[in-house]
Amino acid sequence: MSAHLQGLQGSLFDQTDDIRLGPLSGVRRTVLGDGAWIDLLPGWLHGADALFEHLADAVPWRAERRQMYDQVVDVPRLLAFYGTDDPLPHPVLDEARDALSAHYAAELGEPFATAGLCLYRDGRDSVAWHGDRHGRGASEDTMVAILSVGTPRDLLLRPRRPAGAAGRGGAGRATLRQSLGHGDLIVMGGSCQRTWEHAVPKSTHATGPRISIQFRPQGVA
Ligand SMILES: O=C(O)CCC(=O)C(=O)O
Ligand SMILES: [Fe+2]
Repeated sequence: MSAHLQGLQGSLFDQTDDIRLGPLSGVRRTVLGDGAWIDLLPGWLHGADALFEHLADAVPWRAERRQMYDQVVDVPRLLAFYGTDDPLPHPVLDEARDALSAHYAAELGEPFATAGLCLYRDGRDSVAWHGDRHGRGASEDTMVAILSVGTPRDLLLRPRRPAGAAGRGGAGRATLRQSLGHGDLIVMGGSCQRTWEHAVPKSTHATGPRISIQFRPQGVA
């Protein structure tokens, strides 16, 4: 190999090496009400574009189909799931999970265990209004920590409509809109999964792809 090529490989390697997390001390909390809160840390991960490229290639993305009323429809995003003992697709994600577990240990009382990944290929991909209520989040306070890489997309949050109430969610209270990409961290905590709901709406603007990495405690889904 020529010295020139070696030099080039060296610099590419440095770029990959420079995927790293900043300190979590800069996290800022917003209390939403009804026992729910969000923590935000823009740009927690440095080298987010390099991690995006790695995950886009290395993760075994699945297209899913779901029953919707009397039809089977495509889920409008690609998915991957890593259980407690599954090796994560990049070592920085192990670091992220461990750093989050340490930072929130006292408040959460258990570690973050699983990682769900979503790939939003473009503005047509989305996730509809929901809370992460398939598991314990339906009945207990918990946390879902989301690291975003790639092109920012808006995550919307609104209070959940009380059971039986008619009309749109939130009883007229404002919807929160948070742009997330390029290494940003959001943590939804407290009662957020049962008293609030969140969504990533479709975008009519031309938008590049985004990957969301969601860390959850065991049994939260
Ligand atoms: O893309 C995101 O950050 C949100 C994903 C989400 O809400 C979910 O998978 O439960
Ligand atoms: Fe969710």
